[in-house]
Amino acid sequence: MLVFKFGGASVKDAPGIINLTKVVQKYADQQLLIVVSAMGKTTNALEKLTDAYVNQIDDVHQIYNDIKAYHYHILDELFEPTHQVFNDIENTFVEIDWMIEDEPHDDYDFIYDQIVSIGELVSTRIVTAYLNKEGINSKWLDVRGYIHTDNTYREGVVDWPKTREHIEQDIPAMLENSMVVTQGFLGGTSENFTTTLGREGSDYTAAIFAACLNAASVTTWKDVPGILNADPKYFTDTVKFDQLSYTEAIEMTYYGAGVIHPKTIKPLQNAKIPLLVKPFTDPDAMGTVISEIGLQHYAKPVIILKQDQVMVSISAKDYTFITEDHLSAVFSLFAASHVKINMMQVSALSFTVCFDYRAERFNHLLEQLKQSFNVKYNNDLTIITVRHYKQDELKALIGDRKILLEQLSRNTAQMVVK
Ligand SMILES: Nc1ncnc2c1ncn2[C@@H]1O[C@H](COP(=O)(O)OP(=O)(O)O)[C@@H](O)[C@H]1O
Ligand SMILES: N[C@@H](CC(=O)OP(=O)(O)O)C(=O)O
Repeated sequence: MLVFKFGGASVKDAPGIINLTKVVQKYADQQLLIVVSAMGKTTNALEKLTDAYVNQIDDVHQIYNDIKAYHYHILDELFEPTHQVFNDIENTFVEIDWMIEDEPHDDYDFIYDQIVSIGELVSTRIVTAYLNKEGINSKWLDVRGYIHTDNTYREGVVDWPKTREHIEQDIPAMLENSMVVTQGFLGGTSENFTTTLGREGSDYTAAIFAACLNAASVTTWKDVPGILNADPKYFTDTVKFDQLSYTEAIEMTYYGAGVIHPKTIKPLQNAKIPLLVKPFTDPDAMGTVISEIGLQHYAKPVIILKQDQVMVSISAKDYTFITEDHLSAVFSLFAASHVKINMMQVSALSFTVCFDYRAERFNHLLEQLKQSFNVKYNNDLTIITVRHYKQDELKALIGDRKILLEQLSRNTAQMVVK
């Protein structure tokens, strides 16, 4: 069997869903499980809605109505007004209707997951209905009964044994009779609440299903020809890799290459399942194959940008040397604030750390650090990571930007720049 993943860009409008159907039609003779993300930028819009609701600042109803209108516009283009899908979508949105009528009492991350998950619940309903309308027998699957997580809202940790058991138990029989369409990015807790797996987590969902079902391959259909040596949004003159090793792909995604979610590769590597990254606009193109076979030689360096970084410099209040006791206290505070460190450096009098800026977590961490240390910070920074680099190429890449922190190993150069 095969697992396909269609991201937001591929289902951003009615032509996108028609295109998805054409791609799927080419595989009509295969057993296929299809993972779909929220349409276009819906997750961003739902995040805005969550903020507006929790902080009671913006016009909650206006944001919500725009989200609904966007989906109904797509439905109008694809279905007759009497089609059952209109009811299904209305019923799915009702969950938000009820929630935003009440005062926000619960924890932010919990509310976030209950609201933001609607994007995938709606998109998969629409895709399933359209596939069936076009004669492709498809079943809508509620992923929350199959991908089981703990209750770390916004970053659900997958309970692999329970997930595997439920997927193995039900899905193979379903695939005998029809294609199965399910939501990326979502999970469910043992109390039946919805969790999310971390932004852009639908690739990870595809990998989980593939690993549990021992799929022949996973294909993620993207708006790029495959994996390129750099993000084409920021670099011209990129080259596509025909093949990449799991290890190289893990490194790239770890450093922040947004094309694949970082948790995706490992389960596939463990199960020796290839990951194909292909363009949804040209389904017969070769794309990139990620497997055990990698490249021996990189004609161009791999460049990865991680934006919106904050760099914090921490020193002892009595200006003494930084010791292991200080470091241990600092790391505990980072762990307690759920802040993942991207780069760090110790010098005699300070410890410098660079990480993704996320307002609530950053403010919490800063408050805690300031109780025991002197703290200075700099935000709006970028980490440039260059793998398989040549020294002269680095200079050209940095241009006249100021380097605040630099680390070079044999294969990888990393620079924090302003
Ligand atoms: N090395 C890279 N190769 C290809 N695309 C990249 C790379 N790094 C970042 N990207 C970006 O990843 C985007 C595709 O990933 P993503 O937006 O997550 O797709 P989707 O949400 O449709 O699954 C591209 O539009 C591109 O801008
Ligand atoms: N919709 C979620 C999950 C996801 O993976 O989306 P995409 O496949 O469009 O990156 C997000 O935007 O974070």
